[in-house]
Amino acid sequence: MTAPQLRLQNLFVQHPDAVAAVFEGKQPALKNNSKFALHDINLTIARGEQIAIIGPSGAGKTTLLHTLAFAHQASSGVITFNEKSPWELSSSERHDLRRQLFLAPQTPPLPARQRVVTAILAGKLPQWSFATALRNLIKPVAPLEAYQALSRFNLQDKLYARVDKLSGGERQRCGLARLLLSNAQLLLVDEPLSALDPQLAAQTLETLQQEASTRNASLICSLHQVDHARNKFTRIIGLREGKIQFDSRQVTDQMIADLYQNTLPEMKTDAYPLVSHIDKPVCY
Ligand SMILES: Nc1ncnc2c1ncn2[C@@H]1O[C@H](COP(=O)(O)OP(=O)(O)OP(=O)(O)O)[C@@H](O)[C@H]1O
Repeated sequence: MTAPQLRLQNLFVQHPDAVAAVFEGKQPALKNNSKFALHDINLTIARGEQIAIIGPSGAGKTTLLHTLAFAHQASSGVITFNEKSPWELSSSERHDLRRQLFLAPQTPPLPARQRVVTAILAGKLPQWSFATALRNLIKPVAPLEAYQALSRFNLQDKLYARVDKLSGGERQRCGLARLLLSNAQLLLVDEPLSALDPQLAAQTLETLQQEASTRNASLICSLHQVDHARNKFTRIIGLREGKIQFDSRQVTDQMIADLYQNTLPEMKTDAYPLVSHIDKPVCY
């Protein structure tokens, strides 16, 4: 039997600045009256799995993705990636291990004044020598690859545009084009559809899932679009107040309703279809 790609055991995570703020009386504790943003998280993920993480705002989705990318160190518990425990490694060994994963934040860190081609080729940095990385800043070293990655998100005409001239949705897709240029085997994607219209959102998700399947990478994706999660992912993790409420391949309307229950009372309006699912669950 092959070992899981990722394993989390009894993981508790807190944000250091939140702890300091609570201590100084500047900020109330988190919703569940706890200092932990993640509580007793246990997960086993095999290579190649595609998983959606859903849950109300503030549930801990981003924190979980950052923890999986070893960007946050847990207060207690164990995380292993490819049978290595990142926090037991030296920082340079951890850095090397991190090259095997790609974290696409909700707002991609693209330098405003760079050309798109240069910015997205940064996805290849872990594969390049320092000299190649430097050369790329002067003249893009693989413009054709950048073009091909952009064209998978219908952005090929933006190859030489400046990043600060892109719309929010274009910038978001550029961040994902960067992911295509990486050779990571674990793809962690934070709300990739938040700035996209419904048609683009569907195409974008399809591209991400195809890419993950082609390279047999795991794809772990946080989503606010519950219908996309249920229609496109076989495994769904529901997070609420920092805890895993369910980790299931058979998510029912009732489970969704319970996950979001009483989280957004001020948004009970037809303008928010998500909430109408919650008040009156519907089948997809
Ligand atoms: N840098 C930080 N410092 C202090 N607290 C933080 C920090 N980042 C997040 N938190 C808190 O941790 C909890 C989880 O936040 P997180 O961003 O992981 O939630 P989320 O589910 O991704 O939310 P959203 O859907 O709104 O993006 C929240 O209570 C949030 O206020």
